Amino acid sequence: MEIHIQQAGYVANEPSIEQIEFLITPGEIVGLIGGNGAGKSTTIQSVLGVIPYFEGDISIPSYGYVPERPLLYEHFTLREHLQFLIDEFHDENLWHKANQLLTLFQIDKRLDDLPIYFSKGMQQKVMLVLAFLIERPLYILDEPFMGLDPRAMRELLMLIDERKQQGASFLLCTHQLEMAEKLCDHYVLLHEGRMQAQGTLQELQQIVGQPISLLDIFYELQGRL
Ligand SMILES: Nc1ncnc2c1ncn2[C@@H]1O[C@H](COP(=O)(O)OP(=O)(O)OP(=O)(O)O)[C@@H](O)[C@H]1O
Repeated sequence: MEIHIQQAGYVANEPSIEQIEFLITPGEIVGLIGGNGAGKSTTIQSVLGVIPYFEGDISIPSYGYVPERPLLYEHFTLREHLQFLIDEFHDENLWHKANQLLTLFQIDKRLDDLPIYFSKGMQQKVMLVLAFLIERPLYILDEPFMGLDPRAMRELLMLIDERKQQGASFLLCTHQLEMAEKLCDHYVLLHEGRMQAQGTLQELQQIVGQPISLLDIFYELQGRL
């Protein structure tokens, strides 16, 4: 999977991000790292093909997506959200998987309630269940740990690992660098809309010349600017 963004943004000829290029290989977790406004979400919008202004090339397979903020239908119950997706695939057997995921994230008792009235963490769980319901070659996760309790966080980490073992790839955007360091195989560091560095943890350590944590690499690179 190749990501090549020459320029992209919200208004024509006014790029918010420029010259961002990286690969996602099968079974690999790529962490998109950067401070507020660095361009992570804009990069994700570009990869998804929904950014208003874009020059470049993106080649990715079908994906599951967890947006930065939960996107829910106001008048749909949790059951209806799932049924809507299951109908798209014409496969009622997906309810078996849906029930497993609902139980995993402990929202199985809320099927007939409206998710727009759920707590923040529970809404995040709904987005995770919807994204992981279908087995995909790629998952794009924008701040997937946001609002999750420790148990749900552990379940999500196990789910990511399980799909990774099956060959799925991940593009993961997070500010939780200690978590990212345990999880990701490759990092893309953004700053002010550009790629500051990329590589494995070891490669990033070589760039800064010290065997330090991802968090310290982030501080070190910020300090150099
Ligand atoms: N909807 C929008 N319209 C116009 N400009 C935007 C929009 N969203 C983001 N931007 C601009 O694009 C740049 C990159 O923002 P982006 O949201 O990609 O950053 P981010 O790395 O995801 O930040 P954060 O960690 O705060 O979520 C910023 O300068 C921001 O002001």
